[in-house]
Amino acid sequence: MQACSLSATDIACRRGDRVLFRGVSLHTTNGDALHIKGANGIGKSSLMRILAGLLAPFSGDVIRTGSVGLVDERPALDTQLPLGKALSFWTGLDSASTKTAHADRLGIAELLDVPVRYLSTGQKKRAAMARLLNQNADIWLLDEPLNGLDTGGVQLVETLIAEYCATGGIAIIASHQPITLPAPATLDLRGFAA
Ligand SMILES: Nc1ncnc2c1ncn2[C@@H]1O[C@H](COP(=O)(O)OP(=O)(O)OP(=O)(O)O)[C@@H](O)[C@H]1O
Repeated sequence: MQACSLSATDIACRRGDRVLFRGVSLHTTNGDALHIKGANGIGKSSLMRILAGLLAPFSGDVIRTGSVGLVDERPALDTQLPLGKALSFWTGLDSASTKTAHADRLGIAELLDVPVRYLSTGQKKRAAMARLLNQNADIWLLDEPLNGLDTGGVQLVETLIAEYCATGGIAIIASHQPITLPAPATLDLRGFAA
């Protein structure tokens, strides 16, 4: 994998008329895993969207080197299409091929003919992870990636993150649940609440 990094300096986040946090800085580079922690509503998803470039910080700077793959509660798969077609939609846009091996690995190979709208919460999360693997992004931003997953699914996601970091990928995970990561660093947003 190419050299990649994601740095944020002195980030403050405002939603509506409320400043959620101030003074958040982080630096990640090839192979790093960072767990962003904090209670419901503290601003984890907002920070992830700032890191992804989807939300402007109230103040501070984000510098990214490398492509980003974001997984959040919206799997970005057409709910009207069968799962296989919904995943294939991204093939051209991601400049990647949809690998059935990823569907096998994520345990969704039997579901490729099933419309996305009929998938369970955990199945949708597995599908979102399959799309992420197809994407070949340098940086993974995973917002609550364990929500809805059974025990096997949790272990699988932990393994995928470990494998990804071992190949030089950067994984930043926002989760209020415990997650086992390779040589993890932690950022607890409680220390930055405004
Ligand atoms: N578009 C918006 N306008 C105003 N307030 C918002 C907006 N989006 C989110 N918020 C508020 O910002 C706060 C932080 O939300 P956010 O989703 O970032 O928290 P979180 O830590 O990810 O929470 P959870 O653990 O429940 O997912 C919440 O109080 C939420 O209501």
